[in-house]
Amino acid sequence: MTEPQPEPGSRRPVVELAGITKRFPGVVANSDVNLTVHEGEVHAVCGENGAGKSTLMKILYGMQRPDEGTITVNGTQVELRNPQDAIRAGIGMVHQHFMLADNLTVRENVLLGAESLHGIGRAARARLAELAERTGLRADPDTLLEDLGVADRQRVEIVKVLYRGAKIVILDEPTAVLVPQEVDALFETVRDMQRQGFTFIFISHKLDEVRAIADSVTVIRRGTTVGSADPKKISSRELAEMMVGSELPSPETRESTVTTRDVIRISGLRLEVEGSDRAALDDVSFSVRAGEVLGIAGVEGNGQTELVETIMGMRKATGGTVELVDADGKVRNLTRLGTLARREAGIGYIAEDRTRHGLLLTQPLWANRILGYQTRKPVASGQLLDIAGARKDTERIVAEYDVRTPGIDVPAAALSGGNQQKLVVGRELSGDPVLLIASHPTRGVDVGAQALIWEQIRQARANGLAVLLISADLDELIGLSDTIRVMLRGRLVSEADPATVTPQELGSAMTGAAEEGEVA
Ligand SMILES: Nc1ncnc2c1ncn2[C@@H]1O[C@H](COP(=O)(O)OP(=O)(O)OP(=O)(O)O)[C@@H](O)[C@H]1O
Repeated sequence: MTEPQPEPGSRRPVVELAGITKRFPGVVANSDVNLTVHEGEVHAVCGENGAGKSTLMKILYGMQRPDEGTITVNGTQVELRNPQDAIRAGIGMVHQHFMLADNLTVRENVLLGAESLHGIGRAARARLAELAERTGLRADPDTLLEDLGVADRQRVEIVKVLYRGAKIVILDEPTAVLVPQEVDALFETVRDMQRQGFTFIFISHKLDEVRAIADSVTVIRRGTTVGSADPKKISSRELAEMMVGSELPSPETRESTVTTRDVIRISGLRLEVEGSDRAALDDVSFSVRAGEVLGIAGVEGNGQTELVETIMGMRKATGGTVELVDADGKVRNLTRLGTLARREAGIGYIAEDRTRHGLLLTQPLWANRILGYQTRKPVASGQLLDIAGARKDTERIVAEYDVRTPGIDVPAAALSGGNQQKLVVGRELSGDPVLLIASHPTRGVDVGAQALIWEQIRQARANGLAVLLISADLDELIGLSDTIRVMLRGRLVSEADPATVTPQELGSAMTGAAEEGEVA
C-alpha cells in the first residue's frame, strides 16, 4: 500500500541550486542557474547541446565545484567536494555510460565499495533483494553483469545508487539505450518509486518522454535557466522551441530516392569470437543501394557493433565477403583490406562510441578533422598534411553544423557530448563518401541538431549516398530508413516497412517476441 501524496505544489524542496556559475577557459558553462526540485517529483532538465546540463549535474553530484552559487539539500546548505559527499547527502547518479564492472556479478557490483553499510553477509543480501524487488530487477544476484541485457544493467545501476542510500536520483539520458517496451517498464519503476517518496532528476533530449514522465521541467539555454513549465500542459514542439529559442524546421515529407544500383554487398558474413560458442555474426547478407538508407534495428548486444566493425575492417570476418560496387558496376572486394583503405575506398563512418573510435579527445578540433582522412584533400596533399586546409575545413564544419565551441584550437574533450557528435558527423559527411555507416548518428544531440543531421543525411542520400544506419532511436530508424532489417543474436531475422511499422512492433521484433519474417 502506498500513502496518498500531497499535491506537488505543497511538497518541500529537496534540492535548491541557486545562482550556480561555472566557468571553463573561454566558456561559461553555467551562468546564474537556478533549479528547485521538490520531494517526490520527477523533474526534467532539458536544453540543447552545450546548454550546461551535464555540468550542472556534475556540480550536484560533487564531480565539479561551482565558481559561484549555493547548493541546498533538504533545507541545509551543503558543500559537495566529491561524489561521496553527494551520496552522504542522499544524492545518487545513474550515468549514461554505466559505471559497472562486466566481469563481476550483480551482487559484487552493488556491494563493492559499500561494505560499511550492511557488510557482505546476510543483511547485505536482504537489502539487495529488497531493492531488486522495488526496482523490478529480476536477475539472479550471482549473474555476471556481462550476461545481462541493457535494461537489467540499468536497473543494477539504479539498485547500486539506492543501496548507498540515495533518495534523490539523477538519471542521465536513461532511455537512450532502451526499446519502447523497456522505456515503459523503466517509467513504471520510476512512478512506483516516486510513490515511495523518491525524487528524480531526469536529463533527456526526448521531449515526448519528458512530457510522459516529468511533473515539472526546467529548461536551460546557453548556460542559464530560461524557465520552468508543466510538461503536461505544453507540446513537445513548444518545449523544443523554448530550448532552442527559435522555431524548428518542419520535418519534410518523405520522397524515395532509392535507385537500383548496389553500392555495398555483404554476403554470408560471419564472425566467431574466441571463448564464445555462438557466432557474433551468423550468415549476414544484404546490400545497400545508392540513394537508400538501410536501417538496422536491434537491442544493443545483438551483433550490430560487430557488424559495423567487421565492415570497417576493425574486426576480421571469419567468413563471407564485403564488396563495394562503383558507379560503373565494377566490384571491389574489401574483405581483406584494413580500415584506412576501406575509408579511402569511400566509406564514411560515424562510430558508435565517438570517444573511443571517432575522436582524439586531447587533440584540438582541427586535428580531429584529419583523423581518418590523413591521406586526402583538403587536409593532406600528397604525403604531407595540410594544416591550413584542415583548419579552414574545421571552421566550415563548425559553422555548418553549429558546433558550439570557443574555437578550433580547444581540445575535443572540452566540447559537450552533442557538440562532439556534430563535429564527427560533419567530418564524415565532408569526405564525399559513397557509403555512410552511421552508428547512432544523433545519440546525445538535441532536437535542433538532430533535425540538422537528419537533413544533411537526407540531402546526401538524394545525391546518391548509400547509408547503413544503426540506431537505438526507433523514431530515427523509422523516420530516416527506406528499409529496416531487424538483427537478433547475430542474424538478420526480419524486415519492416518504415512507412507502416510502429515503434512497438519494431520493439517486439527486436526482443524476439514477434515471429520471424515480416514485422509489418
Ligand atoms: N571540462 C571542460 N572543459 C572545458 N569546457 C567544458 C568542459 N566541460 C564542459 N565544457 C563546456 O561547457 C559547456 C556546457 O557543457 P555541458 O556538457 O554541461 O552541456 P550539456 O548541456 O550537457 O550538453 P550535451 O547535451 O551536448 O551533453 C559547453 O560549451 C562545453 O564545451
